[in-house]
Amino acid sequence: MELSLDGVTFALDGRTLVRELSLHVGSGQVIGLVGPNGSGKSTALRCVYRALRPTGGTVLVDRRDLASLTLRESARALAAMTQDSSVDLDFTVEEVVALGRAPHLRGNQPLSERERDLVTGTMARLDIGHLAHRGILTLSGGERQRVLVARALVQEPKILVLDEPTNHLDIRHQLELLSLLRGSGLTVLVVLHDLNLAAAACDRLAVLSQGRLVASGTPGEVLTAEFLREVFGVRAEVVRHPHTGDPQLLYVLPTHP
Ligand SMILES: Nc1ncnc2c1ncn2[C@@H]1O[C@H](COP(=O)(O)OP(=O)(O)OP(=O)(O)O)[C@@H](O)[C@H]1O
Repeated sequence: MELSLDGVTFALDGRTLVRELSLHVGSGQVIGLVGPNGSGKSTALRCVYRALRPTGGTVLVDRRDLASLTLRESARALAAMTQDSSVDLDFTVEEVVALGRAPHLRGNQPLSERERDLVTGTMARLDIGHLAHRGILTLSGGERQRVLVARALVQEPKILVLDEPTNHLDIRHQLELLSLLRGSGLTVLVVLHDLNLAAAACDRLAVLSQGRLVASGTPGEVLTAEFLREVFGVRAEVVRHPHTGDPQLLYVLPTHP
């Protein structure tokens, strides 16, 4: 399933937070949305998962306007793990993950055996099986983040949008999550801050700055020293990873001569 943003604009109180953003995520592709703080990444994602209604342009799922789908239809197509995803009630981890099935169930219909296996298997993939009966509110930030990803996967969407899904994870779980996304076959739009991980995990990067798309392309095309200086205001050398060939950035502290 393809995801397209066609001229998506979001303005609030006379300020345009996202301006005419067009990008296409092909079926099974992983696209990284990157950019400085406040550049509009989360706002753009909120327009995709319908937390915000764009003030201009459209979000298309397989060329159908997302806004024309019922919420249940769009939740079957698209799942989100976002900065807004929170669980305030003290459900167990297993209960929270099982909530991902809600768009597929009617009323209080219990989970089928296949769905229970899906919940158990997904918890194992996210390394949270041992936490199944713990209260969600007792978890660490990284554990909770993995629960929210599991809930999104249990939804069995075709498209996954994630806003900084790795920001609380230790390095092993960051790498495991990104490789899980790559191997999932899902159409993925993911906001990442770590450009080295983004280069390793994404087919293409889209770069936002001040609400506008300022570059898009393969990590090798986008991540150049000049571009990093212009958009992020940082000094970095770009080298190739000796095993994977991915561009990797070696940063230089601003105070370094
Ligand atoms: N509800 C709101 N009211 C007012 N301003 C907002 C609102 N939501 C976002 N903004 C502003 O819009 C701009 C873009 O915010 P957004 O959260 O989309 O950026 P971001 O690229 O995700 O940033 P970060 O990397 O810091 O998470 C910021 O200047 C932010 O302060």
